[in-house]
Parts: sequence; C-alpha cells; structure tokens
Amino acid sequence: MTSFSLLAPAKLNLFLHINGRREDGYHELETLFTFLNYGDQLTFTLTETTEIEVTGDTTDIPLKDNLIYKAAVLLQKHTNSLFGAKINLTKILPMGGGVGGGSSDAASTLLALNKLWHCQLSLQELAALGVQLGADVPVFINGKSALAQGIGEKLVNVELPSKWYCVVHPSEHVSTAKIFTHPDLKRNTPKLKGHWQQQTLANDCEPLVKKLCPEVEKTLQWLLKYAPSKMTGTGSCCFVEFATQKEAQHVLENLPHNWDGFIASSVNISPAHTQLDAIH
Ligand SMILES: C[C@](O)(CO)[C@H](O)COP(=O)(O)OP(=O)(O)OC[C@H]1O[C@@H](n2ccc(N)nc2=O)[C@H](O)[C@@H]1O
Ligand SMILES: Nc1ncnc2c1ncn2[C@@H]1O[C@H](COP(=O)(O)OP(=O)(O)OP(=O)(O)O)[C@@H](O)[C@H]1O
Repeated sequence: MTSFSLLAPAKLNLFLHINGRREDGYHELETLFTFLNYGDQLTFTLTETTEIEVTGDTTDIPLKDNLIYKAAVLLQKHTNSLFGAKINLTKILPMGGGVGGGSSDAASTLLALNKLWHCQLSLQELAALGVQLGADVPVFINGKSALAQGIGEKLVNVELPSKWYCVVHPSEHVSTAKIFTHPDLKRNTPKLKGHWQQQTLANDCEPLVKKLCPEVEKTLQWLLKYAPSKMTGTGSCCFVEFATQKEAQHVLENLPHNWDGFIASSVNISPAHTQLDAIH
C-alpha cells in the first residue's frame, strides 16, 4: 500500500475541569474526550525522496507551522526514515474551534506515516512524540474515548453510549493560549473523587469565554431552547447532545443563517484507527 486516506476526526470535551497550574504554565486538567464520526480528510502518498509536501486546504498556515508538516518531520527525524510523503488535506473542521482539528491532523499524520514508512512505533511511542506538538495529540493517537488527566495526556479509556451532537461554530475565534493565561480563569476545581457523572460536570473555561466572547454566550443561550448546551475545549464551538440523528438535524435546520454548524454521531473508537486497521 503506497497511498491511502484517513479521517482526522473531531473531539468534544464532554466536561473540562481545571485543577491547577504547573510551573511551566500548562494546566492540570480532568476532561472527558469523545470522538465524532466527522472530520478532516487526509490522503497520504509515499515518495522515494525525503521531501514532505502538504497540498490542498493548507489555508493561511505557513508550511513550517502546519501541524501536519511538523508531525511528519518529527517522525522522520525520530526514525531516520529515508522516505517522504505527499499529504493532501481537505479541511472540514473549524480551526481554533475547540474540536481539536489541528491536533487530530497531527495525530492522523503520525499514525499514517508510521504505517506508510514501516516505522513500527507503538501507540505509546507515537503519543510521546505527539505531545510535543500539542496536549491534545495523545488522545487522538490513543484513539479511544477517554478520561484524561495531567495536561491531557494521561488517559484512562472509557466506554460511552453513542449519541448525536449538533455542534455550532460561532463566528468569534477564541485563542487557547489567551484563555489559559487569563487571570480570571477558574483554576481550582478539586480533582474528581470516585465516579464521574457527565451530566453534573461543567467546562471551567465556559464562564470566562462567555464573558470575553458575546457570540459564545449567545450560541449557548440559543442552543438551550433544544437541550443543555456546553462548550468544547476553550471554545468557541458549542454543542447539544441527543439520542437520535433526527433531533440533532432539527437544531441544525433551525440555525440562524449567519452561524455555521454540523451534526455527527460519537464513536468510542476513533474513525482514523478503524480505517487504519482495515489497511493491510
Ligand atoms: C483545552 C484542550 O482543548 C482540551 O482538550 C486542550 O488541552 C488544548 O490542547 P492543544 O490545543 O493541543 O494545546 P497546546 O497546543 O499544547 O497548547 C495551547 C496553549 O494552551 C495552554 N495549555 C494547553 C493545555 C493544558 N493542559 N494547559 C495549558 O495551559 C498552553 O499554555 C498553550 O499555550
Ligand atoms: N493542520 C492544521 N489544522 C488546523 N490548525 C492548525 C494546523 N496546523 C497548525 N494549526 C494551528 O493550530 C491552531 C489550533 O488549531 P485547532 O483547530 O486544533 O484548534 P482547536 O480546535 O481549538 O483545538 P484544541 O481544542 O486542541 O485547542 C490553529 O489556530 C492554527 O493556527
């Protein structure tokens, strides 16, 4: 196999607690990750030179900053691979929206090139490389819905019931770094004791993001007409959960015209892993 495609799925943080701040500025978190059957599309083609080429919807990101390119170079250097790759991106996920698109692109790149270049690194080794690119990369490498601790890299797999989500992307952009450096961020939620129960748990970034971005506040309020609404990650995407596709579709059909959104079902195993396992 010298060419194949993989999805880089979206994630949702079903809750997000911030327990404290480390000396290096990163935050200790407890968060529940689920994957959506929806994401960016990446096609990988083996080349015989060491060049890494990224084509398609590379948007405004300079090549050297593109997480796809960074992931490929990191793996190439780590394994001394003499191969290269052409990687084509079809960007579906909103950027900087809290659905982890950049991290997921990076993780799918590490998973795909590990196979294409016959590197044979374990998922643990790939996750250790991935965390250098972003705190969210390991969960996409692990590929299972999980409760995460640490900065988001210590994972305990969990089985979650499959649900349908309507995810709305307000036009306002939220910088993850800005939220995590803001003095008003709630950083003192005690660590979970015993079992978590998703319904009672919140996103600690939400009050601050609502204050800084009126569009997020408006979106969460609007979604409340249909179901309890939540924000994912540091925003700005907000979501509501349903048992059926029909209910999620109903919300999407009623979205105000100037808002973007999508619907998708959740899966316990990342679609990138399901696709990769089917390739021999
Ligand atoms: C908030 C989450 O979206 C939850 O899934 C993620 O933890 C963020 O993951 P990410 O975007 O991959 O994060 P990175 O690219 O590593 O970091 C972006 C910025 O967020 C801050 N950051 C991130 C993760 C974390 N546990 N503590 C932090 O303080 C870092 O200071 C950094 O400046
Ligand atoms: N291939 C890529 N796709 C998306 N963003 C990328 C990519 N490469 C680099 N980036 C940069 O990474 C930033 C964060 O992207 P991403 O879409 O993962 O944010 P996010 O959904 O808020 O993620 P998170 O929830 O992990 O914070 C973008 O603003 C962009 O500048």
